[in-house]
Amino acid sequence: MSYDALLWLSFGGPEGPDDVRPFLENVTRGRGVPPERLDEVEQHYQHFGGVSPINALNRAAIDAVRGRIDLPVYFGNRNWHPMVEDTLAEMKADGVTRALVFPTSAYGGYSACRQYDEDILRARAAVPDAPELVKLRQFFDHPLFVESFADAVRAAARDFADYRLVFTAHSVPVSADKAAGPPEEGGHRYSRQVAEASRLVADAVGAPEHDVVWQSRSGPPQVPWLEPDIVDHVEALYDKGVRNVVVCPIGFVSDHLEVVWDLDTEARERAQELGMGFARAATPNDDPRFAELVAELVAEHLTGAPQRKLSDFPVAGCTANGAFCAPLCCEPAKRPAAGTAR
Ligand SMILES: CC1=C(CCC(=O)O)c2cc3nc(cc4[nH]c(cc5[nH]c(cc1n2)c(C)c5CCC(=O)O)c(CCC(=O)O)c4C)C(CCC(=O)O)=C3C
Ligand SMILES: [Fe+2]
Repeated sequence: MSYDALLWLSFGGPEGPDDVRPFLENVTRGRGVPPERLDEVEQHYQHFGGVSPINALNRAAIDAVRGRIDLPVYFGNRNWHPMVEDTLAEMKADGVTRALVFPTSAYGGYSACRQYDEDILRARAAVPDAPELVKLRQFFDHPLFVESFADAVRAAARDFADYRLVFTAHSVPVSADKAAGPPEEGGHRYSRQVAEASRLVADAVGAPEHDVVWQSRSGPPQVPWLEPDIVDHVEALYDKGVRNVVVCPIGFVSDHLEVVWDLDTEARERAQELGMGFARAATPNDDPRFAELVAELVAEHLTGAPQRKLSDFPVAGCTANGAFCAPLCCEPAKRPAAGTAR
């Protein structure tokens, strides 16, 4: 098979104060997120002038990839401009017939993998005679991903003689995590892959102990999400006598708003109030190894080279035109209909 482009598919974020509310409405449409939560999150964005760093970070990462592969690279998002539908229309107009897709998430699960397939389905439905789109695989245990985080942890920890290493990823509803992966596997693919990536990074830096916790919980309060939350965990560590914390946002590939608000603002402030040392490891972002990783995933796909991976964990995500990884892999969590008594 030959391909004539790479589509960089990401989450998207607002780039000015007036973008914030419509962006949040796109993210949460039909998802049962209470308006109070939206008001709160809107304030996080407005605190930074309504600008999320995510789009600029994606553009910089794309520039770094452009020098490393022979395909033109296009940029499209799920929730904000450039919207993936518009990008796909532009690709079609440029004569692209078949493209690889790099989703900016390393993991399986509904929000981290399946939802990008849904974006592909939606975009192709919006463009007549749409190009074929083949999504690249998950990469949570790729050596370049692990090494990049390991170096970032070492750099963040350089001022601490002793510290506790804490990994974070975006929380999801417990029911969605349970449904993550092919049904016969028993679920939890997202949280298990997050735990495995964390273990690999902790091993690489030689951390004697580490924790995996969650951040950025959304949804109505009565619905259970993965816990504990990072801020609560910082307090629990303090109570156990831990005095320095290094937080590694293993669940993300860039320092976007959920990272700069929930970690660099909220968790850091709580740690400082308690008199704890706090440092946050960088995400792969502008590490050249991240661009190298994307180029390697493209080359692996084109040549059929063996997958470079550090664990025996199942890796999926590579499907054509928005197909499931396996039948019914990572179905969304069943949400109670609005107004239903529970
Ligand atoms: C697993 C996962 C990832 C990692 C995989 C990946 O990277 O794709 C991720 C990434 C991100 N999440 C982001 C932002 C938001 N996520 C929200 C809401 C939600 N995220 C969820 C899950 C995830 N999210 C879920 C289950 C919800 C509830 C609504 C629903 O059921 O879908 C909301 C709504 C408001 C709120 O927080 O309540 C916002 C604003 C940004 C961009 C930040 C920026 O602008 O810089 C990024 C990269
Ligand atoms: Fe999947």
